Amino acid sequence: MSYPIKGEHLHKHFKKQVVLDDVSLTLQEGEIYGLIGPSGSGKTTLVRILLGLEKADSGKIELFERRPTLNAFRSLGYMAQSDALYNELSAYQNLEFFASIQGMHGKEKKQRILEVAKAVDLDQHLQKNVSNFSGGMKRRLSLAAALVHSPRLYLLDEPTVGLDPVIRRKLWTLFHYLKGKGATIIVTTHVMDEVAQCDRVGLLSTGRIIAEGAPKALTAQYGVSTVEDIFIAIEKEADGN
Ligand SMILES: Nc1ncnc2c1ncn2[C@@H]1O[C@H](COP(=O)(O)OP(=O)(O)OP(=O)(O)O)[C@@H](O)[C@H]1O
Repeated sequence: MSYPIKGEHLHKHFKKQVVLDDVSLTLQEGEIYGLIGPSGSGKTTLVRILLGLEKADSGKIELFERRPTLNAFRSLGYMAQSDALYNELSAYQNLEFFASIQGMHGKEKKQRILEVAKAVDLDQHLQKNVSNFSGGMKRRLSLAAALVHSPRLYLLDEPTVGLDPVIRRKLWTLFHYLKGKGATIIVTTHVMDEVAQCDRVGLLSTGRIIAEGAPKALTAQYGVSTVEDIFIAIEKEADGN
C-alpha cells in the first residue's frame, strides 16, 4: 500500500512550550484521516509542518514516498483555518489566481473554476466581490481554491467551521466523492459526526498521538459509545480533572 504522506518523529516547540513531542503518522492512499484533539493540542501546527509551511525542530517528512520538494508541497490542496482570500477581487478572480499559480491556463482553467464553484455551491456568486461574502461563503470559496488543481492529497484545517448543517453535509459528500476518485484527505475537526465519517482518526493530546484507528475500533478500545466520549475524557485529563 502506498502512502501519500508520512511524518516521522516530529518534534516542535514554541519558546518553552512543547507542541509536538515525537509525533509520527502515515496516511494511506484514499483514506479520510481525522485529526482531533483539544484546542491548542497542536493539530494546526502538525498540518502546517506536513505542508512544509512550518519547520519541525526534528523529524522527517515524506510526500508520495519521497523527500518533499517545494513543488510537491505546492501541489497539495490546503485549506487553512483562516481564509486567505483577496477581498477586493471577485470569487472568480480569486479562483483564477489560485488556478494560475498552480500552472493552469486557458479553457481547462475556466472549466475547472466553474466545476469547483459548483461543487461548493458558489456558481451563482462567482462575479461577486469576496468582501460581500458571508463567513460561510468565504469558507466554501477557500475550499474551492484548495480543489481547483485536482490535488491527490488534501489537508483541510477545520473546513466546516461556521457552516450550516446542510452545507456541512454537502461538503462531506464532496470529501467522500474526492476519496472515491482516489484522493487522500487529512481533516482537523471538532465536530463529532464528522469524526464518525473518517476512515481513521488520530487523537492528539499533550503533543502526542495518544490513539489512532477506525472510529468504531477506538470507541471499543476505550469502552465508550462515541468518539466524543474519548475526546471529553482526554480534555478532562488535560485539565487535571
Ligand atoms: N507561531 C506560533 N508561535 C508561538 N506559539 C504558537 C505558534 N503557533 C502555535 N502556537 C501554540 O502552539 C499550540 C498549538 O497550537 P495549534 O494551533 O497547533 O493547536 P490546535 O490543536 O490546532 O488548536 P485549535 O483546535 O484551537 O485550532 C498553542 O498553544 C499555540 O498557542
